[in-house]
Amino acid sequence: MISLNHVSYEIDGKEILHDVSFTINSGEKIGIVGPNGAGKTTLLKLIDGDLVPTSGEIVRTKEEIGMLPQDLREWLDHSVYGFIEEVTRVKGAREQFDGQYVKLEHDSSEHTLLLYADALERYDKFEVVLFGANLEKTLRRAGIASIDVDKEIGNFSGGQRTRIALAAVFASHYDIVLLDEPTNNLDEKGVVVLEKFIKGSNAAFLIVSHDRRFLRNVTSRIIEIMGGDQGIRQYSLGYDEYVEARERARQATFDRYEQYEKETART
Ligand SMILES: Nc1ncnc2c1ncn2[C@@H]1O[C@H](COP(=O)(O)OP(=O)(O)OP(=O)(O)O)[C@@H](O)[C@H]1O
Repeated sequence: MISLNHVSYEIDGKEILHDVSFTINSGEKIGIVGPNGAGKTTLLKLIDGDLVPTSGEIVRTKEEIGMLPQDLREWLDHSVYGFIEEVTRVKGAREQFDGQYVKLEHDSSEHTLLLYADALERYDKFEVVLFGANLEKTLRRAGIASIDVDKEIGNFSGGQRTRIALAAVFASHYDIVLLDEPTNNLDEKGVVVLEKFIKGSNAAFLIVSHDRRFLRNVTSRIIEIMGGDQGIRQYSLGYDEYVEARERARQATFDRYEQYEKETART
């Protein structure tokens, strides 16, 4: 579980997110919607810990939270293996474990033992030992079984890169997965495989997307970021019900405005 309590975020004195509060429960599939520039990506970065709220707090328990990139432009000089190993934090977990293991040889204090136990727990959780073997299955699932994982990402076509990004989603062991427009550039078959994966996963997913059909198929709850100082609206509803509820709310606002106009015209 992770809770955002009255989180606001400013850049250069401009409020990007205002007083955002909600909780992500385990296994929930949540869609994040809102106009362009409303702050959806900023919200994911705050939850990921990449950005720090200007005010308010984000309370995390022990869950592993991870954002998996869809745009691989920053990763062109990494091998496919290296990229997936890094963004799924398998590499970090392996290095942490190796470091603590070596330390334990010289220092068996309680503190070092606890750090070792912690590293071992992450090592198991991320299935570090099985990474290589699992990767084969993961690539097959993403439809790129035969690619050379030692080759740098820059050598692959746009379509293949989209599928490499998809493979990273399939390879992750996070408790809460953050995705920003995961269906961009993904073909129909890829979307279907991704939908099936998300629906069958025990992890919680927080997904920013403009893809209505995708949101309709995978999410059970929608959070609408209104932008600027307007905060958010939450709908414990699937996408279709969210659209209907939003329309009803808009109509009610319009009706109230019309009523106000009529009344002021009479006076
Ligand atoms: N580093 C930055 N410096 C200045 N302004 C920024 C920075 N990052 C984001 N912004 C601004 O913050 C606002 C929110 O950006 P964000 O990318 O979170 O929106 P978004 O809802 O994800 O948009 P889109 O749907 O277009 O991807 C935008 O107005 C953007 O221009």
